[in-house]
Amino acid sequence: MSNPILSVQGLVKSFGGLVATDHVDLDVYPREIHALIGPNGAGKTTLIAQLCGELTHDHGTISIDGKPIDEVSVADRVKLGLARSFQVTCLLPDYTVLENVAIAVQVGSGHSFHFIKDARSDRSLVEPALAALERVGLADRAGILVANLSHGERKQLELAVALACKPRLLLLDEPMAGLGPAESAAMIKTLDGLKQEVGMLLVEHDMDAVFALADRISVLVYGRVIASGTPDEIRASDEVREAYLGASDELGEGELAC
Ligand SMILES: Nc1ncnc2c1ncn2[C@@H]1O[C@H](COP(=O)(O)OP(=O)(O)OP(=O)(O)O)[C@@H](O)[C@H]1O
Repeated sequence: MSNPILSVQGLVKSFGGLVATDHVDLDVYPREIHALIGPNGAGKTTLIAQLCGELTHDHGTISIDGKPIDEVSVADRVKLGLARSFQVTCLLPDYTVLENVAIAVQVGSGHSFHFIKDARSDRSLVEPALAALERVGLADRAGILVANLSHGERKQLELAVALACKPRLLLLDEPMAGLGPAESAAMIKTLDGLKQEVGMLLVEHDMDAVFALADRISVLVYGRVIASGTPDEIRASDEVREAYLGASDELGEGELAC
């Protein structure tokens, strides 16, 4: 097996007396979707924010390709290949779908955000932007203003914006949130197709999506990883059932809803 892209060891973050992430160990390998699940308030978003560098941690180490990045800025983490699904840039509603991704390509390649005009006409920006839109199935909406997109299309665009920075690891915070069944199915297909080129840490409440996509699942409860394993191992785990589900029935995917 290759080395992990992302490795987290002993990560601790407290807010006053509340330990939001409690000695978390986690890794993500190339061509892997590692899902992180847990009830509301378990610490999933806090963990993602620490991985991005938006929040500093109190203890522990985050490494990319085996090199610690604890002191590395948010922008430099992006340059190392880390991208968050909605964090790279907020969507600009008065710009087209293509312009939004072209601007993300521009920012990701280290150019100033002040020259937005260039992003619309520069082929070196437009071509990778169109390629990112193709990968999320949104190329036929390239000329539409973001304000006119459906919620599902915006989620696809957020993914294209993240892909525009050519990440090696995507941090996905609830990509299925608010999607209808058809949109969820499209997003699952898109993420599954991307797996060969980018590793993913997937935080998601939609258990159908988690079990359809994940190679490994870690379960976070009160900031602690209480179990980590294949979907079958997690489904069969008594500890997960008791601590996370609070139910004694056989574990089905629908029953894992948070
Ligand atoms: N900035 C903050 N200051 C104080 N407490 C915080 C802060 N951010 C998060 N918390 C607390 O940390 C805990 C973990 O929150 P977090 O949002 O990471 O959970 P989560 O697993 O992402 O939940 P959800 O599934 O509802 O999004 C919660 O108890 C939350 O109230």
